Amino acid sequence: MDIRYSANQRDVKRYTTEELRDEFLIQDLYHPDEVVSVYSHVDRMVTLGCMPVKEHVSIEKGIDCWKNFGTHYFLERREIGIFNIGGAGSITADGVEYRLGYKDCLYITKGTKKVIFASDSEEAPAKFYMVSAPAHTSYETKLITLKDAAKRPLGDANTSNKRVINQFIHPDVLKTCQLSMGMTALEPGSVWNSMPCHTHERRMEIYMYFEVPENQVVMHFMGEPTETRHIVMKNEEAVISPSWSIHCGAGTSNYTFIWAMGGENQEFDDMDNIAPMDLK
Ligand SMILES: O=C[C@H](O)[C@@H](O)CC(=O)C(=O)O
Ligand SMILES: [Zn+2]
Repeated sequence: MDIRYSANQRDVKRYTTEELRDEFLIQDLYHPDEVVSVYSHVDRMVTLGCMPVKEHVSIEKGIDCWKNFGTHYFLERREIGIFNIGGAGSITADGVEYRLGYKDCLYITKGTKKVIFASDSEEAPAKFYMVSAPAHTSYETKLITLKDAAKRPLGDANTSNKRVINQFIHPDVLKTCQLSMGMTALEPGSVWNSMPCHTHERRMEIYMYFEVPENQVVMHFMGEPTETRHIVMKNEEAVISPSWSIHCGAGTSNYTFIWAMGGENQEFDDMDNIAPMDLK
């Protein structure tokens, strides 16, 4: 498992491009019939990708649970949110099958012993994008579709940030221990996400950009508000944002992204907003 030990804001000021990317950027999430996982010591969040093609793939494939988590199975002391960003597929959680189309989301509760991924067709495999957080109790495993998500339209075409925040794993939709997740879609012609930007000292966040058209990129911004840095990101790459860091981006086209948060609280609006003029 790729393990990232957390970096602090003082040292990050001196990071080269390569060091920034090694620390925060997550690439190559999808290999046929494999589970790719990155363990971050920032709030102990695990980011995973799985693209089942020919096989029914267990979430534990290639993961030594005892070595990495000191538990007997992946979700013994964890919860997980899973989005499908590929073709139609299924997730079987302790014998119950959930069917996930494009942009459907499944929350699986702590205590679920067996999680199996499968695609409906080899030609258009499902691509599961997942974030898992430590959990202390069990809630309900639940399938959430885009229409079930709480909608928050935001921004304006004049500031190139017209977008809809879809809150899937959110206290208004279902109960979880600490995980919140959602999907933000930029309108054509809008390129800026989370601008005006913010930090939230009480929570960390992970962004995964997708629907980035071919040959286009997203310039993702991070760092303390007065020490910003950027990471050039390609389609289906993720980035870890520690609590002290802003997280926003400007694409060379519009795009969609999935965000995941964990930490002290689940108050979505508990943000420290930063005016553009105060950034450096
Ligand atoms: O804390 C909240 C997260 O950063 C995202 O939900 C913000 C976002 O999707 C956006 O403004 O476009
Ligand atoms: Zn945020």
